[in-house]
Amino acid sequence: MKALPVIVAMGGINAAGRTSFNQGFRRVVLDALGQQQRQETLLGLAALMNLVSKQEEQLVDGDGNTITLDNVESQLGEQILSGTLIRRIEATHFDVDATHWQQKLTGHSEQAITFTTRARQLPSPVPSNWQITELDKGQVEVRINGEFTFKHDSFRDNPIKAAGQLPTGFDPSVLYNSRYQPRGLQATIFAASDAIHSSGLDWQKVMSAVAPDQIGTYSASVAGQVNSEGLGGLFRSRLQGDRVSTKQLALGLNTMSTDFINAYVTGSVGTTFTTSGACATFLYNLRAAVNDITAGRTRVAIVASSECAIEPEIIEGFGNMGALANDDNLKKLDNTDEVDYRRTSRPFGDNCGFTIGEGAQVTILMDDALALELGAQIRGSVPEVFVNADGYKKSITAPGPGNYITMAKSVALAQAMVGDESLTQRSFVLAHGSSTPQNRVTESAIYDRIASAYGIEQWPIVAPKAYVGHTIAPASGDQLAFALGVFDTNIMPGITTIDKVADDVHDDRLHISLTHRHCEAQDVAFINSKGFGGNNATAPVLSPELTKKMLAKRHGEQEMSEHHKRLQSTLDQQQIYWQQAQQGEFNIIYRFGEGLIDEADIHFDQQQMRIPGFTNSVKLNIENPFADMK
Ligand SMILES: CC(=O)SCCNC(=O)CCNC(=O)[C@H](O)C(C)(C)COP(=O)(O)OP(=O)(O)OC[C@H]1O[C@@H](n2cnc3c(N)ncnc32)[C@H](O)[C@@H]1OP(=O)(O)O
Repeated sequence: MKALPVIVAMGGINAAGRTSFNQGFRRVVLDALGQQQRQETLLGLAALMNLVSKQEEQLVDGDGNTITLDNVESQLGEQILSGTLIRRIEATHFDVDATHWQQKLTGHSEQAITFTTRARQLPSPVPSNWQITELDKGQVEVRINGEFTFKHDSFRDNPIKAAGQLPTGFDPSVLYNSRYQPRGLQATIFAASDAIHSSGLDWQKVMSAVAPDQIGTYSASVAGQVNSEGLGGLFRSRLQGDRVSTKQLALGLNTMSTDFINAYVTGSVGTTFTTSGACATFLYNLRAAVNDITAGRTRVAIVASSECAIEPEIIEGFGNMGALANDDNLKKLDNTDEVDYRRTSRPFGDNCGFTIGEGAQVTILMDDALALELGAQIRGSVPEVFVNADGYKKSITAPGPGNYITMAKSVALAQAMVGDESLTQRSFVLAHGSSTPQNRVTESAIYDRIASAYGIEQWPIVAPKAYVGHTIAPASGDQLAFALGVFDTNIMPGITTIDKVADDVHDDRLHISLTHRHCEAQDVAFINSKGFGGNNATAPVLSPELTKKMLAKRHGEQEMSEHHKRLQSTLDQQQIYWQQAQQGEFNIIYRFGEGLIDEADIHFDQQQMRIPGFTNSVKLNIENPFADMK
């Protein structure tokens, strides 16, 4: 019997806010929410954005006014809305009007140029046309004749000025002792804590329920940590006259989000896994987890991805290849001199490139039996993740045919599992929807042709990148968070950043709505992702209700009702965290140097290995899987 990978929690952070309790999703569909949910969403965001603080059991704003559900919208609504989703890049990242670089200046002087400096600042070797005269106190006089080259600080008007930044005022670095850590890792720590707390499960109990090697962490970044604390600083340091620190290399690696979760959040000694597949990276890691769970190797999987790469170099790289929406092209599209920085990402509309975002997403999965045993909340299930390449390519960045295979196989599997009616009436697509002209044509063609082949008439297409931008590694995590939001609220987000669907989009059988709308309960979501190089991935995600029906078939009504009883305390714990998070108390889990394993205390024989701090042992009585060949 194959174990079913069940989603029991999801946490994270992106431009829309916190992932837990669908906060980010609700921010996006705010207009479609009822009054109470809208107010709760705004209050939670105000706390996240440090617009309110707790004073004597009350929330107050910067001026000391008490902020409650009733007045949060009138007092802070505008600030919250303008500080979330895609917007003009804020100075905390870099100055888009004066982006720093080094201008190279080559000159020739007929007369000698003379200046004094400290001897230890002289380049080595000293250029042959520099004459050096030693002065006292470590000073020297330099005399240059003829050719010289200088690199000087210079500033340029950046053609790309928008990004899906974490909410204004939210700073993961101040939530725990995050010194010298790149922003992507700080966001990972926040996201993992958010996922664990919002699960409502006692993490120690989860760890004690399985063998130490049955827990797996699967996570990655694509570019690695490119901020100055990571690879960005590592590569820039010497060129800018600075030195490389002891931390930049290690903290810069693209495996580090996985490593930080193991080392500082869960303390896991189980499977540790990192794979990257360009913009499909989250799904690649999810696939590894799903494969391990269905094979029985892993019982608890933490699947994550993070990327905080709103850096001038990354933007210039994507920008110069023509992949990002820039000011000139947006002005041309809108026939205006003013760029609307809230509407730079326009999936399936008339667009001119994507908008970069930042974020971290973490989901926790368990096998079906364990999810029931622990009274976990069943938030959906992922039976399979399909990954296919494009075959021979010309342009390495262009989309390709592999995505036909991943989408078609996902739809075929869903049809086999849930039947035609669910598939044709109650399934929807979380599109990659990058907002490039090539993407809108090619991705819509895939959906339209598959809809036609499977008799789907009006397939809802949702495109999260319209709101949070393209977060690269965690992008398909953003899509999964949206899927869970749709399952929980029965609200289908529209694409409100476009005026109309572009003429070249193939949408005969698609429903690309320009507004958010209420919908009937959905059964299946398809998370689709494609990346440079031919990295295509699609995951069918089954709804919580459908998953519970399947679990009841396998485990029986009795076990389901036992689970229901156990679930109550899980929901109570979730509520406690929700209340805390609503007030900006995130209880970040960061166990630096805590619970270290003394290797001398590891005991084992031929049957099992006992690791200090773990209830269960690692089994060593491994059977020969190739016995037939012995
Ligand atoms: C970011 C994502 O989400 S990707 C997944 C979704 N897909 C999309 O949204 C589509 C994204 N891709 C695109 O829109 C386009 O491929 C663009 C705009 C990025 C680039 O378009 P083009 O310029 O037509 O593509 P192309 O890749 O051929 O050219 C870019 C450069 O790379 C070079 N290049 C491409 N492949 C190779 C290769 N194998 N070896 C060497 N150079 C290569 C090209 O020669 C060209 O160089 P040049 O500018 O010096 O002539």
